[in-house]
Amino acid sequence: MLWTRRACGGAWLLRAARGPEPGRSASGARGQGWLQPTGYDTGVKVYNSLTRRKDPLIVSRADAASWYSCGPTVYDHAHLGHACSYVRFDIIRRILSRVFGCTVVMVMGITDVDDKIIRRANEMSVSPASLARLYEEDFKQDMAALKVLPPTAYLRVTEHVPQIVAFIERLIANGHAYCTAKGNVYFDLQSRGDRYGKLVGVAPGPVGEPVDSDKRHTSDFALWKAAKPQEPFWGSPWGDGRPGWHIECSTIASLVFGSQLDIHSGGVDLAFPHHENEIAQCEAFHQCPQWGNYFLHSGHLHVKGGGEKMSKSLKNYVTIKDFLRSTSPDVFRLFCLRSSYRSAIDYSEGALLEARSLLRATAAFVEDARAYLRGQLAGGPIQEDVLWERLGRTKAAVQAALADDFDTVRAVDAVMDLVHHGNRQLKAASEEPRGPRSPAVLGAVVASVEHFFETVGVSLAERQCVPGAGSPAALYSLVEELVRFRLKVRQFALASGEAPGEARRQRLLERQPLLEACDALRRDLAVHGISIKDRSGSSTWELLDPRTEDPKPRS
Ligand SMILES: Nc1ncnc2c1ncn2[C@@H]1O[C@H](COP(=O)(O)OP(=O)(O)OP(=O)(O)O)[C@@H](O)[C@H]1O
Ligand SMILES: [Zn+2]
Repeated sequence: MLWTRRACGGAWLLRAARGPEPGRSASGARGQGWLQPTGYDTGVKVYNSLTRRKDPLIVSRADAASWYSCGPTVYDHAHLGHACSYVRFDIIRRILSRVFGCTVVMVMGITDVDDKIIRRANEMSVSPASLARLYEEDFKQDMAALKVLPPTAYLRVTEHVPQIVAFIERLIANGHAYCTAKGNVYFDLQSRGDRYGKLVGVAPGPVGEPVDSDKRHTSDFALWKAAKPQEPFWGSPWGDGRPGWHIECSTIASLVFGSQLDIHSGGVDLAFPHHENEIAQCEAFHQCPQWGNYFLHSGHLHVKGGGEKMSKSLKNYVTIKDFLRSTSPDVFRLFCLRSSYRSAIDYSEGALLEARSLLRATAAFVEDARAYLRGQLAGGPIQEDVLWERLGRTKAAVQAALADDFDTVRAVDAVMDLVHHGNRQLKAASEEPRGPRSPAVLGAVVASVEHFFETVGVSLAERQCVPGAGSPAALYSLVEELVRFRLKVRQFALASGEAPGEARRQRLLERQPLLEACDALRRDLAVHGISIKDRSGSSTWELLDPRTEDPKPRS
């Protein structure tokens, strides 16, 4: 059953409603009557939490897909769990725009007033506003350090309280909310009937509600909380108070995008009740059958062994800052890429080391292939046809994987296969260093590998430290001179083998200390991130970010 109709000012295709999932209550509205949007078909099939299946991702416009991302509650340093969620969605955003030609307008709400903020501010004897500003800035710095693209706009809750009040007023006017004698306002869940529960499918029960609550029904949730002593508050038609959590995101998203939203994202813990309630609020406010079209949820970062979500309250977290002291953002990103954004992942040293060595292997291949192109790496013929064919197959496999719910695991595997194959060819060629060379195909492989990593935000080139403004270019020339001098010394020492008989042995003995000094210099410079590679007839060097390198020194 498919027919078109107008809703919320746009054209929709109404799909036949699906029955309840086995083991799920039929009381909720989960997945029922999802309306497939019309617009720009990105070519991606995305797992939509609203339908629990992969749906074609169709956004309103290719040049302005609307995406609302729940932002952080800013009361402490962000940890790797947060990093994991935002990096994974950053990867998806980059893929959407760079592979599937879809420009994203992303808005992120910053929760800068909340119980946790107030509690922490009281503990630290600072104002909630200044604490929130401090950690908001801190969060932004962490995201920048992780190379997460900033949203098109951040919107703070505290700067949109009048709009939140207006939103609540309309909900009351539409018969979906009520004010109590205590000055609280609640969303009236009963007013939604069986339309509540699109995401999770089960209406919330009375568990854990305080007996002295002034709600009509235990499942109703707060839109406006009456002011308590020592807490920040704003004036409203219902008295002084502050907004509830869910209403913030509904208001901010609606302010920017109106009654239709293409994509909504957050960690899986936000699906219920947060996103479920956002949907109820927005659809009641806009009086439309479907506000958000696609809900994307990222899996949690767990602490290995315990199976627990990394979280501040469980005190089992590693802050982003601490982590980045010893590991590069590229390694972390590759760690994220090697699992589906939807699945839970364990934070473990082993998995990070694997990501680190894959990155290192890729970079080493790119380096060697470049040296081959420059003629610094001896190499004979390459099986060009095989490599061209592999390259074409890899590109197609990457595209297909990314179109299948952003399957980065398959895409990375395909690229790594190409790297391994390219490496094997390079090695085989260097064992037989005569004959025609094949720089074009190896150049194409390098460009393609670099392009893939660049697309998903892993920059192989940034392993190389770019000199900062204060770092004199002369330092580079100096290292260049030093490496050239070392090469001369090394070649002089090695040339001793050409002398005849006893004289040769004598010379070798005499010059051995020179070779040792060259090796020692290579090791010593490695400590400073300067990596020298001795190749036949030449030496190359690069300045590496030590956080990407193996923790144990390479020989
Ligand atoms: N361990 C984790 N793994 C993946 N995502 C996480 C994890 N912890 C939080 N997130 C996600 O980070 C985003 C911001 O979360 P928020 O600021 O609400 O933190 P939080 O859930 O209160 O963190 P905590 O549980 O540590 O207090 C949300 O999308 C949330 O789902
Ligand atoms: Zn939210």
